[in-house]
Amino acid sequence: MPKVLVSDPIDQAGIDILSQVAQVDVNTGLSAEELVRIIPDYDALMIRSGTQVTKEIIEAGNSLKIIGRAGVGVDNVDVPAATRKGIVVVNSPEGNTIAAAEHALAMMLSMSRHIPEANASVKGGKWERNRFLGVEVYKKTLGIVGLGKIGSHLAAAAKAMGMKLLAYDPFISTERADQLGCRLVELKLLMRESDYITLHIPKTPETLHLINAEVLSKMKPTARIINCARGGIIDEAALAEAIKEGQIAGAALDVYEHEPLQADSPLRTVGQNIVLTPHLGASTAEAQVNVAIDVAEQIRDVLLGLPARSAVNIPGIFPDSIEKLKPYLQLAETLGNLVSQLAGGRVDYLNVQLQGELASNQSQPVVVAALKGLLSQALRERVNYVNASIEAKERGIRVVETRDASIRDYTGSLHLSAKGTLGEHTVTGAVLGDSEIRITSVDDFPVNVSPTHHMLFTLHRDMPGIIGKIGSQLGSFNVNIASMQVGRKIVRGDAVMVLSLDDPLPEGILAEILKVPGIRDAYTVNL
Ligand SMILES: NC(=O)C1=CN([C@@H]2O[C@H](COP(=O)(O)OP(=O)(O)OC[C@H]3O[C@@H](n4cnc5c(N)ncnc54)[C@H](O)[C@@H]3O)[C@@H](O)[C@H]2O)C=CC1
Ligand SMILES: O=C(O)CCC(=O)C(=O)O
Repeated sequence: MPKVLVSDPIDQAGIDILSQVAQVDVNTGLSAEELVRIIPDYDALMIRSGTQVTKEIIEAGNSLKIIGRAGVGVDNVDVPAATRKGIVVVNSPEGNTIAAAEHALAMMLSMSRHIPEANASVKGGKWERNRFLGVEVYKKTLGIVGLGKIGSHLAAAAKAMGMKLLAYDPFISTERADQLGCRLVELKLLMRESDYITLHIPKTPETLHLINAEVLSKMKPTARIINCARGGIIDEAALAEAIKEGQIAGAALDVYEHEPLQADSPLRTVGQNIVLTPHLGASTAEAQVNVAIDVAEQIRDVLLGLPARSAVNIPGIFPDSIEKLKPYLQLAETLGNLVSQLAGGRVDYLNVQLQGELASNQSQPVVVAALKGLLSQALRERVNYVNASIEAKERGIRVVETRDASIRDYTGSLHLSAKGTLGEHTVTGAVLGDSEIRITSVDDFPVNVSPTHHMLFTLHRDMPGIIGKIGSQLGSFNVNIASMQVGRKIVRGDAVMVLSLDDPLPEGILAEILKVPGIRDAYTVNL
């Protein structure tokens, strides 16, 4: 039974799903050293934001197949290291959207009405009605940085409260922003005109300290900023200074550059114009059930050999297209493997032409499957959908992808050509019916062959007697032929022969076949 390590608190609903297929060990609060020590025993790791999954942990995880992040941000996982090692990283892109948006809203309102200080004051025995004069959000301008899932939900809620909306998101269309009632503007203008600014972007090299002293200096002195996205997007020292100096009216933060927030962080001593929560954006009962189920189901599926629906490091397969794509993935792997054996080692390039219905954009995983097949001779089980592209790049294999929806010999077909030490070779294949895979051409000679484990391909002159001679050669080595087909373009010109064999070809037989008059080339292929 596979083993799953759960190293952060996860809702029981997720544990129950995992327990159906695996031994689940819940072990929270482990140090990095302890994780490195125990991770070799595990097939899957399930985390929230508490565990930092470093390169060292990933490299020690020799049995790891999947890392599941029960939440959105995967910045606590070294995703490139996982990809290199062929480990799928999955998250729950939507499970905590509402929770995070509502937390940002709660931060905005509690900051505006001094709720945290008023609460502390009353509990401290006081009754200070004049001390806590608040402001309304109605008719104020909210600047949303990042109009993705959380930003969009917040936009709808803020609009309903009568706020005017600005948004900055260089990857969102004006139409989408219009639909949400937001005016799409540049960051500078948003900072200048907003009464409230709320951040809903990922932490990336581009967004690190996006909100720095200079950007903060553009804000109105009455404006307030909220960060429920990721620590480090705001320069914390600059923010503390801006509030202390009265440059801005306040801030509310849920996330920090270092978590837990350091004891000596300047944010702790800013005073009453700052509201701090300990990364609670996703901490609702509902969100925790959602993300636990979402990620546990994906871990379960991957451990059962099925694809994950929200993998962040493999080309997305939309759930509704998985079934349709499956036979094409198998076709692509088979053809990739075949063309690599025909082309020989050290492949320079792989041209992948997606034809007919395969020309749609949703078929990107088919290209990865072809690469996986191409590399499987060299890397065996070490290559998978996660690392195939990286492995190809590191080997200097150029991948050229073309799409031609007008080629409709079959509903969808795939044409691969590769150049290796044995020259350039091409193969084409298609899926017949729902799932029957066929090789439909080899080096542009038409054939119609089901791939089998052991195959022999020859290039020969189309002349009487040659097929018989090959048959006798194989017979003399006690190799049984299951099926045979010849593809040719013109009578008595060049031809390709494809033989499916019941047994692998013994050593030495290829040299004998190459001696047969009229045989130009011969290749053994094991699929
Ligand atoms: N505090 C918490 O507990 C939680 C925090 N989060 C964090 O909230 C953030 C947003 O999450 P979602 O809305 O689900 O993500 P999303 O991927 O749906 O949206 C992110 C948006 O940011 C935009 N964006 C990317 N780079 C940008 C840039 N340089 N400038 C402006 N916009 C940029 C993207 O175009 C996208 O529209 C993430 O960082 C996530 O980790 C999410 C859930 C809970
Ligand atoms: O797991 C958590 O509580 C944090 C959630 C979060 O930050 C995220 O989903 O990006």
